[in-house]
Amino acid sequence: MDRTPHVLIFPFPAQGHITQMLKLAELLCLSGIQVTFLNTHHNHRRLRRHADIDSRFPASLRFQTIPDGLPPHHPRRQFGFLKEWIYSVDIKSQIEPSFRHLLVSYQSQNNPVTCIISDGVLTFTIDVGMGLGIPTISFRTVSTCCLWTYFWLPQLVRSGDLKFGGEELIDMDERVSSIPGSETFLRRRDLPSFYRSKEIDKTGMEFVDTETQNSTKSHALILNTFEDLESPILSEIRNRFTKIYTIGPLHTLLNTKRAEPISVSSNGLWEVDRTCMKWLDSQTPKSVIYVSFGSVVLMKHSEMMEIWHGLVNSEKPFLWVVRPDSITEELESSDEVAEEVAEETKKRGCIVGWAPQEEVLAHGAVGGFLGHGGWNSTLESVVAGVPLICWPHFADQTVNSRFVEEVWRVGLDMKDRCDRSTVEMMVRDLMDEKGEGLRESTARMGELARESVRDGGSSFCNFKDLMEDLRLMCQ
Ligand SMILES: O=c1ccn([C@@H]2O[C@H](COP(=O)(O)OP(=O)(O)O[C@H]3O[C@H](CO)[C@@H](O)[C@H](O)[C@H]3O)[C@@H](O)[C@H]2O)c(=O)[nH]1
Ligand SMILES: C[C@H]1CC[C@@H]2C(C(=O)O)=CO[C@@H](O)[C@@H]21
Repeated sequence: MDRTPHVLIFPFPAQGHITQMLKLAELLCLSGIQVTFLNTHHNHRRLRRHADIDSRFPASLRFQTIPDGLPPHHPRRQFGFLKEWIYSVDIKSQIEPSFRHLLVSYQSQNNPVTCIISDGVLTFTIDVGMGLGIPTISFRTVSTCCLWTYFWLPQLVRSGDLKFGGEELIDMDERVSSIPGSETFLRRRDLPSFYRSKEIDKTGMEFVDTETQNSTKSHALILNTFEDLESPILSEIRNRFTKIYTIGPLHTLLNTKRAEPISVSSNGLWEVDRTCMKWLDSQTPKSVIYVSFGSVVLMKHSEMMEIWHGLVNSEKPFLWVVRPDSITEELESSDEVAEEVAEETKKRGCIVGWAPQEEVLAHGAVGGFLGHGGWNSTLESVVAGVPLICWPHFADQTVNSRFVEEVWRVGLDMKDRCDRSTVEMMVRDLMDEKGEGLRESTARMGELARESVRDGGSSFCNFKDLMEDLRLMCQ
């Protein structure tokens, strides 16, 4: 007798990963599949508090939690947490046993997990699943263009072609010409953060290299992208995996299946301040620059002030997300920073701690997005037809920002610069006449994104194939 599909979804416990994989969980439930979403105790508590997960999902979506391996008193600031999980938590000894125990318990309850969909950087799950007869699909939450660099960079380090050291040894504008598909434009400064630092980040490189190589053992790979955006790189990477499902933009695919076009509940770990929506209503169309650097970027107080002066001098109205834990200096309170700028901001700006970003980008008053090149934000901006300025910091952001400007033509790359005159200049370039070409190409790419998730589109069809795959696993 055929079993019913029961899929366990397990994200790397950071906002940018949870965002995508919880959308996939909702999509699978809306398609009639039972899903268990596995989060850490800490992040589950935050989702319950800020993203009303107890009430807004179908009954077939259930939540489970496991410890995150950190001491109870750990502040678990997103960046700190993320770095800890890469540089100090021993996932194999601290996380794997709880994970295996959960799978075994489902088998003993006669509700076995029939497929694991785990984060593409949590590949220990592949062997655990294999040991229990459960196939694993890897979900890599970054762009394909970044993932592809991880297949080439370790060899460049081993051969000595990628040098490390001080300014005298590294030309950050030197082209990295041996990665197929990006030979003509990728520079040292555009590489993922683990590979562009002047000192060798051995732990970080080993982490992404090991996870990337291990993920090729999975039953399939899911990518939150669409064929029209990344087809040149997708055609290169396809022979590394058994099967690749490109089903993005996930938030757009989900909106086609949901009763509500854009959910008023994000999958956020912070409290959403909706007062900014009323402020946007009072602004003229396409006049506002939205500013947000995701969930892990930390900035110095001095950097924040350079951005603030640049925004004020641009004379454009701005909506700025200053996440409560995002300023590195231990000031009396992050409110102290906000007070410093509050007076001037009142005239033409609105500052919140966390915004309903999908709704903000869909608002008619928003004409540009100054961000960090995080993959969710990049896709959300493209779909909304809002051109970007990227000030990247970490992991894939540096690759994404280069593709945003050089390949996709949907924005400007502000990499390695944060002075007030550059910020003012780029905001004016994006929002004024000069930005017309970017607005047109971003609108075109947004339309291609929406076509991909409509009936008959590439992501729509790939999602159907993924559903069929999950059902065949039960026969
Ligand atoms: O005020 C805010 C700010 C952000 N968001 C949402 O939070 C998510 C942020 O995701 P993303 O833009 O990808 O940035 P990060 O949180 O930094 O994501 C991490 O994970 C991503 C996926 O792996 C990577 O691309 C990034 O580099 C990595 O930092 C997006 O869905 C936003 O819509 C809000 O809802 N409100
Ligand atoms: C765990 C962080 C280090 C690399 C991860 C990643 C990737 O998939 O390469 C992207 O964004 C980061 O949040 C992840």
